[in-house]
Amino acid sequence: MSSLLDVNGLTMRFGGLLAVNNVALKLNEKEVVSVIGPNGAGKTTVFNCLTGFYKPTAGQILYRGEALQGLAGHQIARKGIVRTFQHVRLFKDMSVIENLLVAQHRHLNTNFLAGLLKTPSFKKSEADALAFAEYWLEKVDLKEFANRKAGNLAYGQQRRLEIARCMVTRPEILMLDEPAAGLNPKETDDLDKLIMDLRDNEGVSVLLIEHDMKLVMGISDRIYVVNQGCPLANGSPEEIRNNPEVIKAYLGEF
Ligand SMILES: Nc1ncnc2c1ncn2[C@@H]1O[C@H](COP(=O)(O)OP(=O)(O)OP(=O)(O)O)[C@@H](O)[C@H]1O
Repeated sequence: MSSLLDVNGLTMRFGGLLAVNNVALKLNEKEVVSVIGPNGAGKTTVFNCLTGFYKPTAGQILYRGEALQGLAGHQIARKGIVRTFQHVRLFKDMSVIENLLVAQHRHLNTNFLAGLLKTPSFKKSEADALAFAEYWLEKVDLKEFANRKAGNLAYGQQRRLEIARCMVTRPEILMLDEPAAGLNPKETDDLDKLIMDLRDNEGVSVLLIEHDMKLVMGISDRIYVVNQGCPLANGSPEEIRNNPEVIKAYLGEF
C-alpha cells in the first residue's frame, strides 16, 4: 500500500495556546483514517494545517513525498486534497447541479473566446462536466433535486451535495470534518455506505474527523486519537476501542 500523506511533528500555536502539539499521521492509498478526540482537542486545527488554511508553526506535511506546508489552500486543493467543513458551505442560491458545475470550472477546457464562440471543444467540455455532475448526483442520491436551489435541500442532502462537490474535482484525498453531525440514523447509515463506496470503488482516500463512534469504528481502517493537542494513540478500531488511555480520555464519555 503506497503512502499518500505523511505528517510529522505538526505543531500549531495560537499565541500562548498550543492547539496542536507534535502530531504525526499517515494516510495510505484507499484508506479511511479517522482522527478522534474530545472537543477542543485540535482535530479541526490539524485539518486547517493540512489544507493550507493555517500555516503550521512547525512540522512537515508530505503529499506523495512533496512538502505542502506553507502552500496556500487553493494550491493544495489543486494537488488533489479537498475538504468539507463542520458547517455546510454551498452556493445556496445556485441550483444543485450548478454547484457541481462551478466546482469543475478548473477542468473545463475553455477560454473566454472558446466560450464566446461555443467552439466544439467548449461544447464537449461542457457536456463532459454535465455528465460527471449527473454521475455524482446519482451516487449521492440527489438526481431528482438537480434543479432545486441548494439552500432549499434538507440538511442531510446538503451534506451529501458537499461531498459530491468535492468529488467532481477528482480528488485523491477527501477530508471530512464531522460529516455525520446533525444527521439522523438513516442519513448516517447512507453516509457510512457512501464513504466506503468512495474508498472501495472510486479509489479515494478519506481522512475523517467524527464524533459518531459507531460510524468511526465501522468504517475506519485506522484511527488516530488526539487529546489536548497531543497524539494519544493510534491503531485499528479494535486497538483503539480497548486502549485504557483512550477510554479514560474520550471513549468513556460515550
Ligand atoms: N484561529 C484560532 N485562534 C485561536 N485559537 C484557536 C483557533 N482555532 C482553534 N483554536 C483553539 O485551538 C484549540 C483546538 O481547536 P479545534 O477546533 O482544532 O478542536 P477540535 O478538536 O476540532 O474540537 P471540536 O471537536 O469541538 O470541533 C481550541 O482550544 C480552540 O479554541
